[in-house]
Amino acid sequence: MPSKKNKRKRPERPTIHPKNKYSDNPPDFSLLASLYPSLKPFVFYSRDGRPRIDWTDFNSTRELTRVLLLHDHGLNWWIPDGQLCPTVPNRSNYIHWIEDLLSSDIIPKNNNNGDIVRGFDVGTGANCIYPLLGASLLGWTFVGADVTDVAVEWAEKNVKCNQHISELIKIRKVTDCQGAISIEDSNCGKSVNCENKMDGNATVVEEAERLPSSSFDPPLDMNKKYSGPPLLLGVVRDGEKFDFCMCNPPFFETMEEAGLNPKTACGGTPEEMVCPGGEKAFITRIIEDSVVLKESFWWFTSMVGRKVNLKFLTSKLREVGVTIVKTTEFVQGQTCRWGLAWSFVPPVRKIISPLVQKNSLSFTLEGLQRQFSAFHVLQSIESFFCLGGASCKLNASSFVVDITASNDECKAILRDEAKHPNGAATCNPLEASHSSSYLHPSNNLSFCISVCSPPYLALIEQTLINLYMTALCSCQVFQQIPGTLLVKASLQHRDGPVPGVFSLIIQQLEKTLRCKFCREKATHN
Ligand SMILES: C[S@@+](CC[C@H](N)C(=O)[O-])C[C@H]1O[C@@H](n2cnc3c(N)ncnc32)[C@H](O)[C@@H]1O
Repeated sequence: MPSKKNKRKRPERPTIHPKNKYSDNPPDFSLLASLYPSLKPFVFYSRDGRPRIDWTDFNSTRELTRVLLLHDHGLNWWIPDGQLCPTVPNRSNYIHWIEDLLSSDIIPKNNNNGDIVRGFDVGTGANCIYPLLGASLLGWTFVGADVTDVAVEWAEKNVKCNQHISELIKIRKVTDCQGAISIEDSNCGKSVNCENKMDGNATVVEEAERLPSSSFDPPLDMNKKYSGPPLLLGVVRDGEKFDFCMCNPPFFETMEEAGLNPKTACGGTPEEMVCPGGEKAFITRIIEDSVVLKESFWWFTSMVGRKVNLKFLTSKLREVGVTIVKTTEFVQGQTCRWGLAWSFVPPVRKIISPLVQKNSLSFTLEGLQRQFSAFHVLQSIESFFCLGGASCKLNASSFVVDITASNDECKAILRDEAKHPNGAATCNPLEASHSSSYLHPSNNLSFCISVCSPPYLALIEQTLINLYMTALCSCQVFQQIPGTLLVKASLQHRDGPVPGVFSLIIQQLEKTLRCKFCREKATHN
């Protein structure tokens, strides 16, 4: 009988990116073991007949990674004993998240490198997993930087073993000799003796990167400041431009903190797992570097191991004035990691609500001069739209004007305010000067559609160009108290960018009517 504990259902959490190769097809250990005999010894069958992998055995997880990279990505790969062994499905999630960032319209697309995507991997490791996956899955180019000899040596080997993508990846050695920084791109040796184990394979479920017990314990930095070799600044060269950087940082401050996860054996040396100040200090340094290198990268990203650090780092990013921060969650079996991304590129502007959203608008005309009645106002509304070319139908008994205006007519209404007799031209000299500089530089029109900053006017222009459908709206006039009229406008079509244009037109109408009929300012309802 299943225990109570087993019965308890966990809330469903997304575990894998939809573009991930393994999202619909988790690795089939049994099939892989039959295809790759070297994996066979590591696959066993549980009582229910399901094939399993011993996650607590480093050799088993490494062989599985090797086989998955070979079988699913056509990559030859190996790492020496004890080096951090990546899990392929989980590492692929980070790559696909970056892919999403690059294709999103949060910030404009980067055209610096043409169609070539350039990534920078901070701490690529002996496994060189991100450049290998990014290049083979998406054709991206990479600089993979690392500080240890073993990482650089094996990253190079892993690149050289894969001729089809080797041109896309450069490994860069980071050194820091007593403060004097020197950085050299390694010229991957021509003949590399890759272990090409063409058999064996397996699956990956969870990953808690950790280190087998070790006496190494770097001194705890009480100030939590990163004091190690350079990360970006000093490594990225003058004039280099990248679409993104990525990083799976050393998460921990001490090996004790890294601890041992009894459920997995993914290896990891102290150099890979630990740094003074832990990930918080490491990523803080990347953030500081990013301020200086804001022109060199379109997106900066990093993996974060602890939620509490994610909060700290997010507020740090706000302090340094980034324009955008994005986070995501990577669920790795029982373990959660977070993705943190930021940029200094100004975001694409969106039309500001409520201007865009309202389909029904109203305003009051107060302080109406005695000689004017509701009918006069109605006639003025009609002529306001007719002068822009719109067709209008005035119903004097119900005090309604129905208006139909095409895209061009909407443009004309917004632009050709000069045609309106007694229009707002005379109301606001400040607006007049804005108008002449932004809207009609050539024909000396003397006022604008609203008091907007230039970028916002550019958006109006864009909206108008996108306005393909005919706008239908009606305006109704109600007498409130003597000397006060309520003008109500409702838009019949609710789709697309029409509401934004509609509200701009109604704003303009209000101004025109106010100038013509009122002694005092009108107020919005
Ligand atoms: C957690 S491992 C990540 C390895 C690999 N990217 C992965 O995801 O499996 C962190 C890596 O950062 C490297 N590293 C530490 N300090 C560095 C620095 N200042 N510059 C470049 N790499 C560094 C370590 O040597 C190690 O390979």
